[in-house]
Amino acid sequence: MTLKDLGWNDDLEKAFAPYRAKGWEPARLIRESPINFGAFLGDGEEIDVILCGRVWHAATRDADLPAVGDWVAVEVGGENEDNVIRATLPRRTCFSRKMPGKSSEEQVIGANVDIVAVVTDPGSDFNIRRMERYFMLIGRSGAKAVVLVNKSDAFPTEVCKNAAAEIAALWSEADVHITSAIKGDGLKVLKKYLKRGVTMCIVGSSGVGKSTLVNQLYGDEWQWTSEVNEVTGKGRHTTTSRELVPLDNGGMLIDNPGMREIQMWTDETTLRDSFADVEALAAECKFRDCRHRNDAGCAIRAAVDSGKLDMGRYENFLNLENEISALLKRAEKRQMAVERWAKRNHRVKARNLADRIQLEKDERGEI
Ligand SMILES: Nc1nc2c(ncn2[C@@H]2O[C@H](COP(=O)(O)OP(=O)(O)OP(=O)(O)O)[C@@H](O)[C@H]2O)c(=O)[nH]1
Ligand SMILES: [Zn+2]
Repeated sequence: MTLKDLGWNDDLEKAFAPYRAKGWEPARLIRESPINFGAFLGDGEEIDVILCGRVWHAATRDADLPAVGDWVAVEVGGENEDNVIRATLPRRTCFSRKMPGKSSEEQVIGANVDIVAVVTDPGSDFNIRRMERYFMLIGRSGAKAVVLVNKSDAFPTEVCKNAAAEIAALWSEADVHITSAIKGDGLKVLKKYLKRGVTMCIVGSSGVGKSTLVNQLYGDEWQWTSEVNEVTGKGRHTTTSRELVPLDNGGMLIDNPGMREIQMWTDETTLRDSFADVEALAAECKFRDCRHRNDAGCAIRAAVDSGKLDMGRYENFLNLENEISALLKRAEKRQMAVERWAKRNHRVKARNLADRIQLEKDERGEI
């Protein structure tokens, strides 16, 4: 493996010049663990690296801290010495989401992701609002969106074509393909994108065929499954703890609990958004804590009574919070794994004692 196989390019080389002069080496982060990061050096050697206080301190937000997929400058230690991240290189793209729960903190799921492949099907999973959510996230990240309308073998051609056309009309920059993973043409499509140095991640609802595709990409060596291990927060396929996996025939996949949880999050937002008009009515209720049942001055009830709001839709709205909590409960295992992952990542950043001491000195303005 070479730096180019990992995605190194001229821009990175240019940005790295001052660090090369100091004798540091470029490395790409492939995992975060409770005590350190894992990284690939240019020759493919896998090393453990720790963060220096200065890099930590320079980050004003969590999202600026090194994350899987980032390129960093490492001072490779001698015997018994740590390998230390001395600097991070600018990100080309950054795939991120809000932290689970109410926090507004941004969480980086993968840095320098070139392609986000969204898998859906033309049947029960097809939801244009959810697709819009994915496109919003991908657009913000700077990555290219590739959509697979999968399971084409199980649906009439017309249905597949209509679904693909509707998705393509949402965002002209997205490539939309009709595929059947079990017939093998999904793999063919993904391989076309997975050129040397390209980093991809695959997202989509449960049951659309992601594992089928990823297992085909990995070949026999790996078995990818989205069932998350309670202890490690990883899928069972992880015989190692890598979150960035180089593929035999070129390209890399990033997969971690944050990536898998995107689906749940977009579903919750999709659900809420589908009631935006009812929410708007709620602003006109007489009391701010209106429960929209038999409360006096309720604008929503008034809309139902006057026939402006459909009774069934009103009932669904009242049930929205229940539905969302059911959604979260169904995905509780995943959610727990993701939160553990987020906490673990946070620990990485403050774990090293020397770094914490340096950081405190920095904060006091000492040198
Ligand atoms: N007919 C048909 N079925 C498919 C295709 N791709 C996957 N499946 C089936 O759909 C089911 C779900 O596929 P998975 O690959 O496990 O889906 P997933 O997206 O990984 O789902 P989670 O593991 O729940 O996240 C399996 O029974 C697959 O065999 C396809 O192209 N056509
Ligand atoms: Zn009300």
